[in-house]
Amino acid sequence: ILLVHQLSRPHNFPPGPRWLPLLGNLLDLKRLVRKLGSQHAAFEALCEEHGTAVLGLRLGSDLVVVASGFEAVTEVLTSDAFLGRPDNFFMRLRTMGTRKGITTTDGALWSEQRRFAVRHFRQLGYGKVHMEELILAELKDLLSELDPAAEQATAVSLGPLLPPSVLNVLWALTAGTRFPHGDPRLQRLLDLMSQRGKAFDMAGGVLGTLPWLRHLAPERTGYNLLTRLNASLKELLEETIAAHHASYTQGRTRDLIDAYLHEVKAHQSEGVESTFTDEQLVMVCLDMFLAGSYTTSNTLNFALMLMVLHPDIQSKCFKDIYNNVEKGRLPSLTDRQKFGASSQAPTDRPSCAGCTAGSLVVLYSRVPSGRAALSDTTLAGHNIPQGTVVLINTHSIHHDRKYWKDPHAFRPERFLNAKGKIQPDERLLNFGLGKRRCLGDALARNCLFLFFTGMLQRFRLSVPPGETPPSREPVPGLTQCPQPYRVLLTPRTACPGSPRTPRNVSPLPGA
Ligand code: HEM
Repeated sequence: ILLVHQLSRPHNFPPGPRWLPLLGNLLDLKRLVRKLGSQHAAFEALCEEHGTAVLGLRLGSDLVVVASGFEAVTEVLTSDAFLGRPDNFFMRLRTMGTRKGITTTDGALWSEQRRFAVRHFRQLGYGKVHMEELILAELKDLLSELDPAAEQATAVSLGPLLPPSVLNVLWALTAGTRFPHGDPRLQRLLDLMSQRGKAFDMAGGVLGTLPWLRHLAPERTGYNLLTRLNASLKELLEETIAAHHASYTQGRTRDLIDAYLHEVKAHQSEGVESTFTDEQLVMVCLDMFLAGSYTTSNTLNFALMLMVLHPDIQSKCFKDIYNNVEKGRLPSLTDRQKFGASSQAPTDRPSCAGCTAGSLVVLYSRVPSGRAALSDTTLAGHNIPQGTVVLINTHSIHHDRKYWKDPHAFRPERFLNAKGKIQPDERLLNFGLGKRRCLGDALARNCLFLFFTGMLQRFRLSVPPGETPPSREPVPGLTQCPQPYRVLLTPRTACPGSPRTPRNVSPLPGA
């Protein structure tokens, strides 16, 4: 009976290859990924072979549907029936076996916790002055760390230097403090998170589909890695939450943890049962770490790498900054309105905002996102049974030749309108769409803009003499990153022919 059940395809399920009992399509898919170089390429090849935008697979014991193309993806993202998250071993392990937090939950728990996080970020000055100050403080620190290398014309690797800055912004918003650069605990966390980003794929790797394999190969399946990461994060978060409990003052909100403790205590004093608990708080903080840090720093890394590869665009961006930011200060969020508008032809103004949007789309459009069907439903006319995992293939939209014509070309001006302002395009789905869209998008965009413009204002980025230019091919994984590359930073004040930029700028008013 089990065999028949494992082999049978639900009625009117999306088309796809035949599957084996127990393993489903795992082996074929793995073979195809190895042949084509990435999971999204394998999905796209299977979609073509079966003439469908909605591919039906079985991975281990899970029914899995891959939605590709704008119509199918938007149908998933905007349907309440697909507001669920997959509930497999990998997802449970991500939240230390609890299925708590925001990212991996659904139903009433998810909606109450998400509402809290959105409301809190808004109150805390999300997108306003406080957030900007935190980002600028980190930027200032990063620039001073890079200054000596620039003065001595020593090539540096930006990859390891960006994540601590982004993580510190998140940590300051969440826990009210920052880690000093080089802090060994921060470094250990970043190393583990970076390994995690590379070790898994959209479906959670083998741990998502054949979790029992962890008993045979705990190291190779990534199980030990996740356990180590969980232990480090849990220790740090529980310690921080305990310190907040000890210094708690009613009515004072220093950060997200304080705001959360207000909710916990308010519900406790009313004697009502609630989803606001200390355990849940650990998982909400964990979500901020895992969903926000490497996604943002890798994107920034891609954007800067593209500047190394496109010196002409870099110098247009620099002119944009030079013409719009007064001497003696770092770029600010209000400058965003001015950028790009000052030059003549649209191709002459690939403004800084356009460049970050461009790098997001051209290279970084593979943020894994998985949903689950909360009830029996349909997708593109096919039946989708309750519990089916739905993987969103945004790559297929962002690399659609029919729409973008030359999706692999880095043309930031394509994201700008005739006035040089960012042109919203409904086909840019980097941050998702609908009720579950990314709740950190404003923070991510602000970080990208300020770090990007701040770096270009201070340094010219180029390929170190005698070294090969960076590769545009990303390292595959859960959160894709550029392959390691080195860059020569030349202080703008020392660039022949460049307009001069003042040094020793003070980013914070009064600092
Ligand atoms: C460039 C950076 C980022 C990208 C590309 C990105 C992208 C995404 C995507 C595609 C989703 C899935 C949406 C869906 O399922 O439909 C998501 C969810 C999420 N993101 Fe981001 N994100 C970024 C930065 C951040 C930051 C900085 C934070 C932290 C504040 C954050 C917090 C979250 C959370 C908590 C969710 C889960 C939302 C939910 O399930 O309701 N993200 N993000």
